[in-house]
Amino acid sequence: MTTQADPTAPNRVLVLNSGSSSVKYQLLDMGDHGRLASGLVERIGEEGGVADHGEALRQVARRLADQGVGLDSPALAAIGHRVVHGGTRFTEPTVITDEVLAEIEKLVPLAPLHNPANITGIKVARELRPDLPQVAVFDTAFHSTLPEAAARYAIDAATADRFGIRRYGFHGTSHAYVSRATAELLGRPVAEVNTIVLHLGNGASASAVRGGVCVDTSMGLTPLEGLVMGTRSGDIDPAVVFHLQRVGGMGTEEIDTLLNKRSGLLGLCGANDMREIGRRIGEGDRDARLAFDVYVHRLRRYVGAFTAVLGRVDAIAFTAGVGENSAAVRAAAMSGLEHLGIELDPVHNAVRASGPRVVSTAASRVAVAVVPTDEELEIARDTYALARS
Ligand SMILES: Nc1ncnc2c1ncn2[C@@H]1O[C@H](COP(=O)(O)OP(=O)(O)O)[C@@H](O)[C@H]1O
Ligand SMILES: CC(=O)OP(=O)(O)O
Ligand SMILES: [Mg+2]
Repeated sequence: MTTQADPTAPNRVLVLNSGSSSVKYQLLDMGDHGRLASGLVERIGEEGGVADHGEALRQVARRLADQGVGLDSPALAAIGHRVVHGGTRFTEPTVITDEVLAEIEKLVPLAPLHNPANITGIKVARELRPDLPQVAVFDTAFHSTLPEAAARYAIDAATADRFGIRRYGFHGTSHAYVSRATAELLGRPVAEVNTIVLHLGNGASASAVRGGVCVDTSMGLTPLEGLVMGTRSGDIDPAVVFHLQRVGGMGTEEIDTLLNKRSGLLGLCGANDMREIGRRIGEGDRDARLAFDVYVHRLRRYVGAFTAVLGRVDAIAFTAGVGENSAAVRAAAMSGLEHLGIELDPVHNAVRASGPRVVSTAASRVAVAVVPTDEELEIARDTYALARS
């Protein structure tokens, strides 16, 4: 028997993505996936910005009320929260109870830049609407399918088990959404498509997805491993840390900050925005050129590695701020890979458009695509499904 959907039932979902210094929000109508409101509160804890995440969320609540879609609306069905680290416990979207919140708090040491902000978001939202289901959607969940061979680090097993040291992977909602959207773009069932997803935002990660199931990813225990990012180093020899301690006299916190906030593109050339780097390369700036080259070299390495992991690659999908907008990064990352069946079409690649699109030649064995991510929609869908079940 099928039941008719009740048109008066609450069908809106508010999605909160609390980052280390910003809160992004979207209010979605789950009937037609229409965006009723969206925005960003930035510079949290910085001079001239709002004081803290609590204040940022109260500002979000005021903005929504001003737009006539306040948090007190009976149309609101649930609030969905991006939670970056779910450890080994959370491999599915989860309704937040006191016990769940306590478990998320225990995971703070594994994601000190991200989980505390997520937790504040949850607490304030629960205060504002204690009657609503609040759902946590984890960045790590999509990667819980990693085979042990990909998930384990080759370190002393007892130590690894004792401290939860393994590769968890992040940006999972984006990798999940984009791998499905890529199959759709190619007009094929996701179960038949092998995709390398390159999520290149401020944080950046690559994943290898076989038939909709993630089999490898570039981020590890924390979102520091893997690709070169806006301010994070990505892969380094771990002995760099010991060297900085022994020879450089640096402390743990100092090195943590160095690798997470003062490295990557910013560390190499003083800018973390790919638009500025592009401009400076145009002016002949050599540091910007080097930063770009290191970024692209790492990207190509992962494309090669994940090609080996997947065996057959049907598609490479570029997504997030850099992936969706930088034709120069896409061109450099894909150049010289003809022997892997990868052939970018320079004309298609240069077109500026907003929707999903193929940018490889008709002859390319691997389809190269630009597929805009939508982490908020993915979180809203997961949240709504759980709130109604
Ligand atoms: N037109 C553009 N050309 C090149 N890079 C861009 C463009 N627009 C945005 N970006 C890059 O995207 C980055 C932000 O990506 P985004 O996915 O929004 O990041 P996050 O969600 O991690 O904050 C910026 O730092 C910038 O480097
Ligand atoms: C996990 C992670 O790196 O997230 P973001 O890109 O939002 O910093
Ligand atoms: Mg992002």
